[in-house]
Amino acid sequence: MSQAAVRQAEIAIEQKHVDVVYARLADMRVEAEEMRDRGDRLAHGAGTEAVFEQASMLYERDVMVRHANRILQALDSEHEGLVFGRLDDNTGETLYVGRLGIRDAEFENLVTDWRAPAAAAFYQATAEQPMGVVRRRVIRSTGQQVIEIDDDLLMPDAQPDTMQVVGEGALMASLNRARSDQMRDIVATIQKEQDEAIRAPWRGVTEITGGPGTGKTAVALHRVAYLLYRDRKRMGSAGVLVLGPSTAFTSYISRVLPSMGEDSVELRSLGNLLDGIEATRIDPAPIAAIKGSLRMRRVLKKALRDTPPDAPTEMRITYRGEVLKLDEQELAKVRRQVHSLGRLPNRSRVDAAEALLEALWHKAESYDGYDVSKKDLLIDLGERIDFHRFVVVFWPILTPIDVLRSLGDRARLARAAGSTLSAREVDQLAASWRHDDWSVADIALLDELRTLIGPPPKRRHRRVVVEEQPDPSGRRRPENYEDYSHIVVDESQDLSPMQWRMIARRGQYASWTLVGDPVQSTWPDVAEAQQARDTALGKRTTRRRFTLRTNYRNSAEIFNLAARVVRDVASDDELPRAVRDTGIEPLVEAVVPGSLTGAVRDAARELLDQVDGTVGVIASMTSIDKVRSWMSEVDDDRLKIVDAIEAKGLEYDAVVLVEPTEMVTESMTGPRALYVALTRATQRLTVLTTDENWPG
Ligand SMILES: Nc1ncnc2c1ncn2[C@@H]1O[C@H](COP(=O)(O)OP(=O)(O)OP(=O)(O)O)[C@@H](O)[C@H]1O
Repeated sequence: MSQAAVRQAEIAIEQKHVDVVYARLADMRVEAEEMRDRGDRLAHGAGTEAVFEQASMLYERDVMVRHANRILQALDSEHEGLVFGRLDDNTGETLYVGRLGIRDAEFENLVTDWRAPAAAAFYQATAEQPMGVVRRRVIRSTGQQVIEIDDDLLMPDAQPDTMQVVGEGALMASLNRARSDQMRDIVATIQKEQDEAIRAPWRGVTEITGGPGTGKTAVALHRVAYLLYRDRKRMGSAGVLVLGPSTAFTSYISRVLPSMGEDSVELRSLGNLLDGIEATRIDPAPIAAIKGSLRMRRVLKKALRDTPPDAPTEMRITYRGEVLKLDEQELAKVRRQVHSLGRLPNRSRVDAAEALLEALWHKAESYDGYDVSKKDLLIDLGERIDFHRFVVVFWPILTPIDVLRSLGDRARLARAAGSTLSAREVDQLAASWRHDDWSVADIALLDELRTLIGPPPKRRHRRVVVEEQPDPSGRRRPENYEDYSHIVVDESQDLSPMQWRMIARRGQYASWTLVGDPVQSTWPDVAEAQQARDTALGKRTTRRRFTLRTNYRNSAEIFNLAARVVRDVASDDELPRAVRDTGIEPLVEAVVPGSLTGAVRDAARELLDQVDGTVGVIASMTSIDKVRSWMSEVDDDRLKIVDAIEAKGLEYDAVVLVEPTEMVTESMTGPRALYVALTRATQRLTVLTTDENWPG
């Protein structure tokens, strides 16, 4: 038989099994729908039963409906192939691996869930340590149709005569496929070093480091799916939070978990961690550096002690024929006294009222011949509506947004900054807070203020309604929920100390997966961030670290160029190895400034012709608006225009990188932002520069 005929025959064998699986799935769908309907009927019936019966029926129904929904949802989730793997071992046993575990009506195993211990060999067996696996087969399908198979023969000596081995390189085939604007899952081709990080125990802190394109993000997401499968009770009830650097990034990765049947995970970017605010603006690096540093905590604390912007400067109240007056200094003294009690401002209004009454009594006491008793004065004034009206404006209930906005007033900010910030830093910050919208770095400051101010007091005499947000899993959660069981932080090398504090608040009892690459770091004060990170992780003693060393994204030709620019700041050990040669060298073109516009457009058009997937145009933050306007006449959905910071974590089939030198000069960490930008392309890269000596 020819190789092609063998391949077809093997595909037909797998198709047969896949058909059995889908037929079983159809039955399961009917069963699940019936289960859900039964659950609904049960709930209906419960309406007429005694109360205690009702409760147990409702509970039973909930469990039933939840279980049925989970099966239906897993069956409905978009995927490239439910069955994607097969193992043949040296005892003659066969095991199919897939996105779900499925048994037939007799409870015989049809497919093993990829996360189950029995499926681990699919990822971990190697020729050196075959774990009893003779042949590992990757099955690729579109819909329910098997279209390709790729085999690895791990124990040639144990190969039976009847066992065929076909195809080569499931991984390479997957890496060469065109990219869309959504990341795909990699369940079928997870590599051994990646699998070890995915299957690490949930407890403590798991760190996943590695260079660009080594699959850190993919691994972290598969780890979440794994942890939810292995320990759904612990992980699912309190919830898993996955944090990425930008909304572009969270949107890029948003399909991965649902494609594996998981949509109960909360995906947030650093700019939308606070409910109700969506920040996407990135501050220029020097301003982001100030906002992210721990010094800001001091500034914010002091700002809260200042007189609120619209607070009255004088108090006058008439009592038993005398006008009692407190001037600006006296009111300031009262304010200081209240703050010195150390309670949260939003919890201090009663203290403020008491301190004001005390100050009024001292005033009364100082008047000659004014004969009132302290007790009477405190009771009488304390009950007066005009006194209460004054307290409300003297000690307003603060919101983080109002406080930070008020620091757009330079004089106020300078008072709060004292000697903590330089005059230039005060200028820069005040100007930045006069913007209409918030920047990503502001979110950590707003969150810090939220805890420094405290929650607004609950209203008495009214039923308290806690504002709740629907959770993707259908659970209801209080606003700004803070109690996750597991937190994944992607691109963690870039977190500022203030951002570490913000995240730590949400993971006081959580276990963590931290993903990052120190070489891609664009945060200037490494020591301060490290310290903030250590504080955030606290005393968790279980720590494990996985380093991924193979770059699956870039062609070797593209990565070699990228590696050149960080040679001075990174050791060989910190750089990954790119495994895919394409024979296509990146194009570096020096152009005169006047022709840059046309050159960028031409390069983008040419690359759109050359690749099937996405093309990214990446420019410095300084030039991005200009470049966006240049590209407005190129109309193609596959074209994406991003700055060097937004490009973090994303990838495109081809990239036009505009003015590399600008990316180095505007960054506070030298060539690292440029390194990030240069490592976004999977197939083709064109660098356009007006600096003819680049890369030097
Ligand atoms: N085992 C694998 N099989 C198929 N594709 C893979 C595998 N591992 C990684 N990839 C692909 O490689 C690309 C890079 O992966 P990913 O974005 O997770 O890398 P990263 O380490 O997070 O990169 P960066 O640090 O640059 O953000 C993605 O397209 C991913 O799907």
